[in-house]
Amino acid sequence: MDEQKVLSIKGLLDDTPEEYLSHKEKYENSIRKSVLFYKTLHSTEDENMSVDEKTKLNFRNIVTSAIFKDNSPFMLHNSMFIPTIMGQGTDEQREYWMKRAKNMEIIGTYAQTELGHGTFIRGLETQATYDPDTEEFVLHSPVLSSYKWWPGGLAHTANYCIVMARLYIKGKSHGIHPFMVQIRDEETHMPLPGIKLGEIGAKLGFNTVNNGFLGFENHRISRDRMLMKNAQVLKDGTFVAGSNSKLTYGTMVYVRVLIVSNMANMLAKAVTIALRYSAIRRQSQPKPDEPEPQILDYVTQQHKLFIAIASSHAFYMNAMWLWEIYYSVSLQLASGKLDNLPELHALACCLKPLSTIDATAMIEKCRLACGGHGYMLSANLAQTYGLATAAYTYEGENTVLLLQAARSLVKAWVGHVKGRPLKGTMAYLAGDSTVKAWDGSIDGIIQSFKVVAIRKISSVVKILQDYEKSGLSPEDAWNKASVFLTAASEAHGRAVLLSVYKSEMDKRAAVLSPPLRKVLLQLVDLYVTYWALEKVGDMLLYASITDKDVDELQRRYIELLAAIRPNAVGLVDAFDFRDEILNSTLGAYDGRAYERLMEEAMKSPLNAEPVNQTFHKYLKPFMRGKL
Ligand SMILES: CCCCC/C=C\C/C=C\C/C=C\C/C=C\C/C=C\CC/C=C/C(=O)SCCNC(=O)CCNC(=O)[C@H](O)C(C)(C)COP(=O)(O)OP(=O)(O)OC[C@H]1O[C@@H](n2cnc3c(N)ncnc32)[C@H](O)[C@@H]1OP(=O)(O)O
Ligand SMILES: Cc1cc2nc3c(=O)[nH]c(=O)nc-3n(C[C@H](O)[C@H](O)[C@H](O)COP(=O)(O)OP(=O)(O)OC[C@H]3O[C@@H](n4cnc5c(N)ncnc54)[C@H](O)[C@@H]3O)c2cc1C
Repeated sequence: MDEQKVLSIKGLLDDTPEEYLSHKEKYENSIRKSVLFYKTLHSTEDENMSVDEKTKLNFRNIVTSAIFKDNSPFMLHNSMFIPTIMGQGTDEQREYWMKRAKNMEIIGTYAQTELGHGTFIRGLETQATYDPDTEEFVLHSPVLSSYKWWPGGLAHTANYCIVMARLYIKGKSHGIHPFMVQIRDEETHMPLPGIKLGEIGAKLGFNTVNNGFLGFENHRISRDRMLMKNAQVLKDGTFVAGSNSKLTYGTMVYVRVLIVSNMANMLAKAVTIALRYSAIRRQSQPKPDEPEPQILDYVTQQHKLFIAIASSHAFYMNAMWLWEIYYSVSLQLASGKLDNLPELHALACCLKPLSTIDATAMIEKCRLACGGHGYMLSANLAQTYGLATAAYTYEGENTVLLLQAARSLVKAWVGHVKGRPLKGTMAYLAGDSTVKAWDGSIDGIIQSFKVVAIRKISSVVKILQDYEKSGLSPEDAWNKASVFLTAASEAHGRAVLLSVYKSEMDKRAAVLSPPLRKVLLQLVDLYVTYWALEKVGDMLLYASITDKDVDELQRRYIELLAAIRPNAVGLVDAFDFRDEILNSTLGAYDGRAYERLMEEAMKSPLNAEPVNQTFHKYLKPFMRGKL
């Protein structure tokens, strides 16, 4: 969506910094801006868009929605409510609900997590009991831990939500299914009878997303409110199971893929702020007869920041590649072909964790690289960190997802050993895992990461098998080995991230001008070399790297930093964030950081008067010994 159009919306940009608003005012201000934004947004993804258009729309929505320092209370409407209707509704349900949702006649959210369960979906306690006499479902929260807890927009914004509830028919549980539930009156916005709603309170970030709680007291909905694409309940209460119970988990896969592109965007924002500031900030005097240098000329500063540029590119390339897979698997699912779903799930379970782990760490490093001014909220680095670190947890807590990926890797490896063919992104596991001599080329290092993954997967399978041979149950063996199961998943994820980044860049390199190709391939080289040094222990253990090779890698890394330095500012300018989207005193294009810091400081309510009223009320009596 055209940023110019968004930014021209009158009243969208805050004159009072959000930091000085109350918790309640922040929410109300975010609603005001979201309504303005949506009036312009209009365009939402539709079925006949090309993959490229859908992907660009998602990315654009993320970028433009970043205009808020925090996420919007409408976020779940777009990122989960609509995708669930699309993915879980029958044609008739999609027809009806998509029109209302796309026109913003209704605002929805996705209510799955409960006070007592987030990870373990099969443990969810919200009940949907079918009553064949009235052809209704009775929604009920039997205990406090079954209250829905966390869904964005749930507290005061949404009037409908997808509720993931346990289906009971004649006393038998049929697992977790999606239900379309109206939670507030469309005219008065009052909670409907038998529905308790509220906000869960202040958080590290996401403080305008309006995360809420929802409890049901025998609330009835009609049978047609169960989204029945994947499983059905007939009028007489007959349950018709879907081809795969995990199809109800489909929205989560979609969001996990979305998160990878979101991390590319968040990291790009943070490094734009930190790198531009590093170009204008001068500090210290290493050479007595020369002026203070730009801090960007300190190699330690380049080490902190340049990898963030390369990582944003890597996440973006991996995200676009993953979107292609997502859309092709979605088309296959629509025709009942399920066999590529496990691979998509495993990929999402690797790339969502690794992109969020790296992005969160690197955004924090961008903040730290700005010294004291990075600690100012007006720099917008702390808020960016708050948004990114949330993604470590939501949409599948990272450890849990890495263990899910390990489940697929273990199955693939055991099958391979028994002679079953490997396919897709796991095909490399059949490769030679003995490295005679270190190959320091980009492709050689990427191959070494694949060898590390093969060796870690095979060795953790051996640990599992030894535990089971010693008499441990498969579950206990799995738990005992779980630290190294997640390590094996991370190694696989690293190999995917590196090889996809390189191959996607190679595809694009042919159409780039030679100077641009040179700079972008320097970033690929930096990314591969950085990670080889970060994982030098694995390289020593599995890839025959010697101390001489490490010396060579270190020198190459230093030379790459120097080679990238002249283009560093140009590389972040190329992310093309407008000042209003960066929303940062340190990252503005004009480099007037000090003036902006002072301008923002003067907006503090405390600066409205030279003497605060507490002087006369408390300080003066105190200092005069009268307290
Ligand atoms: C006005 C301005 C605004 C404008 C906005 C415009 C646009 C907005 C766009 C973007 C906004 C910007 C950024 C935001 C981007 C994203 C953020 C969106 C939302 C954030 C809010 C967060 C929401 C949530 O957190 S929703 C809740 C998420 N919860 C989870 O993810 C729970 C995680 N747990 C699980 O997934 C499962 O419990 C489990 C861990 C997978 C275990 O499941 P279980 O049933 O117990 O299975 P197992 O017994 O372990 O068996 C595993 C078995 O099943 C297969 N499997 C598992 N999952 C899947 C799956 N999803 N698909 C396919 N197969 C699956 C698995 O492979 C295994 O198979 P096997 O038996 O063969 O091995
Ligand atoms: C900002 C934010 C927004 C959110 N928005 C929504 C929303 O809109 N809708 C919604 O439904 N939910 C939402 N959530 C909830 C989110 O999906 C859950 O927090 C997430 O799924 C993790 O579940 P949990 O909180 O129960 O953590 P837990 O699963 O209790 O995790 C706690 C610890 O236990 C460990 N653990 C759990 N299970 C295992 C296991 N099997 N093996 C090993 N270790 C394990 C985890 O690794 C973690 O270290 C949101 C959460 C956040 C933070």
